[in-house]
Amino acid sequence: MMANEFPQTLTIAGTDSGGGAGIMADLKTMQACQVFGAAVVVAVTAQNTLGVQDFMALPQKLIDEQFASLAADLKIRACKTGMLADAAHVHGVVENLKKYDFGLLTVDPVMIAKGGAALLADDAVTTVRDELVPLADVLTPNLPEAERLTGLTITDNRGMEAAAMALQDLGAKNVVIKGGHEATPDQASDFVLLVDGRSFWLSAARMDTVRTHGTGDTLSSCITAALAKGEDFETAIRIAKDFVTAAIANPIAVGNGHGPLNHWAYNQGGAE
Ligand SMILES: Nc1ncnc2c1ncn2[C@@H]1O[C@H](COP(=O)(O)OP(=O)(O)OP(=O)(O)O)[C@@H](O)[C@H]1O
Ligand SMILES: Cc1ncc(CO)c(N)n1
Repeated sequence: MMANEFPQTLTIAGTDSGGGAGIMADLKTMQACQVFGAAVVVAVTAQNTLGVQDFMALPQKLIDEQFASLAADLKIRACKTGMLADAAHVHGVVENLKKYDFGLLTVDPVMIAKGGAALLADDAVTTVRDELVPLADVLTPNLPEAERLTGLTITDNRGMEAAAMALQDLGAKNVVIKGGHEATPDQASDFVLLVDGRSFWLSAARMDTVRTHGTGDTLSSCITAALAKGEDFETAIRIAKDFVTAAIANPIAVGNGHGPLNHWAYNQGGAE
């Protein structure tokens, strides 16, 4: 029998019927990064580039069974979480992550979709902070998520650095604060604080585009894929920034709203 050694990754998140975010963006990214992608569906959304029309979280028993199926067969080297819907589902996912070994964990603490729809119940933020964040090998909040998790108000670069330190104090090992929502006109700058205390900024030219649906999902999935291939944390995060920058810079014409990214661009040499 062939060894079960091909790099395998897992996304634990919600689906996006529109194909641009959530599990769909995760699997497309993993495919492009040449790792095998598996998925535990926590919630199903009715969604397109215009917004989220509806969603429903699956019964916990069915989620538990998906985890058990994977644990019984696949050899997952790295996994990520995305949309987890509410406190009970966050808790259920945490229980499964403690029960099984799915390798290095990247937590994308998804709260609100680009169009404004809540993908995580308000009262679940404390469950994410207290139960999930301490398990994170890499935590990738955007600015509003970092503010909600820390209680800090972030108005400048110093604020992002302080939030990253506060998130490490909550138990996350490596922290990437995404500056996509920052009101700087020319740069999209993310702050990275590594587990060994080193830190650096990752900057790319800010592109004037509405085609940014699924940027966060793509970044965290690319980190997950690189970790599964054995890259160290710093390298994985740097690759992911380049991947997402290329994916934004080479748009594809899909939908009429916040369009999806181009998950082929990085491999086609499309830097900027
Ligand atoms: N207009 C842009 N031009 C260049 N880079 C961008 C742009 N918008 C976001 N980014 C980059 O994309 C990555 C994701 O950041 P962002 O803050 O948009 O995540 P997010 O809010 O979690 O995304 P989403 O909720 O759509 O998945 C970061 O590296 C960020 O700097
Ligand atoms: C299912 C899902 N997960 C995450 C996001 C955030 O990009 C979204 N819009 N939809």
